[in-house]
Amino acid sequence: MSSLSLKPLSFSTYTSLNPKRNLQPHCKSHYQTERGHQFDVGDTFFRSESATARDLGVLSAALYRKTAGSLRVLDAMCGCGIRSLRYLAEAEADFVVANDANVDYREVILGNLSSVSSSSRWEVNHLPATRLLAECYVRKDYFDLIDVDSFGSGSSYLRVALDAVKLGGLLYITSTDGLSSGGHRPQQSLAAYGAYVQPLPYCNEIGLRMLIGGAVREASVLGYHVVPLFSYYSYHGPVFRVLLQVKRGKSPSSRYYSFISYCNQCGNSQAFSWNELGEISCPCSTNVSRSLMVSGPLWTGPLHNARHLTEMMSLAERWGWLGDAEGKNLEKLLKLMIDESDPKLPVGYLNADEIASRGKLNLPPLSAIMNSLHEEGYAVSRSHIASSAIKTDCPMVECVRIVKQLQQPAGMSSCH
Ligand SMILES: C[S@@+](CC[C@H](N)C(=O)[O-])C[C@H]1O[C@@H](n2cnc3c(N)ncnc32)[C@H](O)[C@@H]1O
Repeated sequence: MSSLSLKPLSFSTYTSLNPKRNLQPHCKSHYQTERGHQFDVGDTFFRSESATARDLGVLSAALYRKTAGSLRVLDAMCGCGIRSLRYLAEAEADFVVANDANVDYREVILGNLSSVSSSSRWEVNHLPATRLLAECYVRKDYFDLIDVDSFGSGSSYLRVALDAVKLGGLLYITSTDGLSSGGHRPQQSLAAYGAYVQPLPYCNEIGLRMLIGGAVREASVLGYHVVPLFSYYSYHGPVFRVLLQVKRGKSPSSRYYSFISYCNQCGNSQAFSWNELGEISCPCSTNVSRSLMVSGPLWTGPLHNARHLTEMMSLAERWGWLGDAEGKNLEKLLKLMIDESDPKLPVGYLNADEIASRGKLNLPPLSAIMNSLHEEGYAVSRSHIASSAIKTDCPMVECVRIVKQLQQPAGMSSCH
């Protein structure tokens, strides 16, 4: 691999420059531990709340390496280098480029990476991510996994990252742009992701779908298509993250890059293809000019690949990650994501509050509602995004009817 503008220091040069410091070459050291690795965060930007997102990335990277036989990673916004460290130590990456625009982070990153691996397996750079990715593309220096853990919208990195990732490779992209995903800034979401998004009760799922949709659009320009292996929303931030696999050729269908309508009148949501745009209406007879809100285009396909998530779960178990309290949370998250992958489940979720207020009801436990929906033949799961919501193909009106029935004493039929 040809080197970038800033040459990495070898470990011997590094330790000779800092003879007494070993892992603490800069003035302020703040040690953290994650998955058994002790590392220094110094004065870099670091959030321990993002550990789960790092777990998910590392599991996917390790699975990729097992299948592909090798793994080259570009950690485009590495902060203290914790992801690079974990890709090296846990996913057994063959080579990692750790990059952060902030050159003041250099010593912290060097110290952390030196603690887990010989410097022949990594290098550290301090370029703006877009420039680094563009340089990699120009040199035809492609990566198996590109991780872009950005602040704000991740959309400006999509094109260059897609250019620099290998076909079949992975792109792990982040957005912390909660306001435009929430539908409160439709012009901003249009500019960033090409999606006009209006406020919806399941706005955080929309944030993920908008990010995937943006990648679908950019990949299509380059003649590729992308599919999400998992999509992860975390309320710490909030942060939207998706791990995409980049595939050869344009997508054979635009079925999953389409529109969503939400009816304020009855609470029903529907996905519409491009061909159906002229006929958008709601089963409650509301037409588009009144209270039907249309958003898109965005990703309306599955948020995750169930097989990939199941393999991630097995690997986490083999690595002994699922035993402790932290592990229980990861296990719960992966299980929820697997349930959400049911292809029968549509876009969005029904919030418990909305069911209660539309039906003027005190809600029974969600588990009881889910059982009833299941008995009536509907697909149903919890959502990893909202703890008091259910994902189901049951329309809101029907769900309210089922919950009302559930509340009636046995033997009484509903009176309309
Ligand atoms: C969210 S933090 C990364 C945290 C890190 N990935 C982790 O898991 O702890 C974003 C990092 O990107 C760096 N950064 C901001 N803009 C950048 C740019 N245009 N190019 C490269 N790095 C950038 C910041 O210095 C910051 O360390």
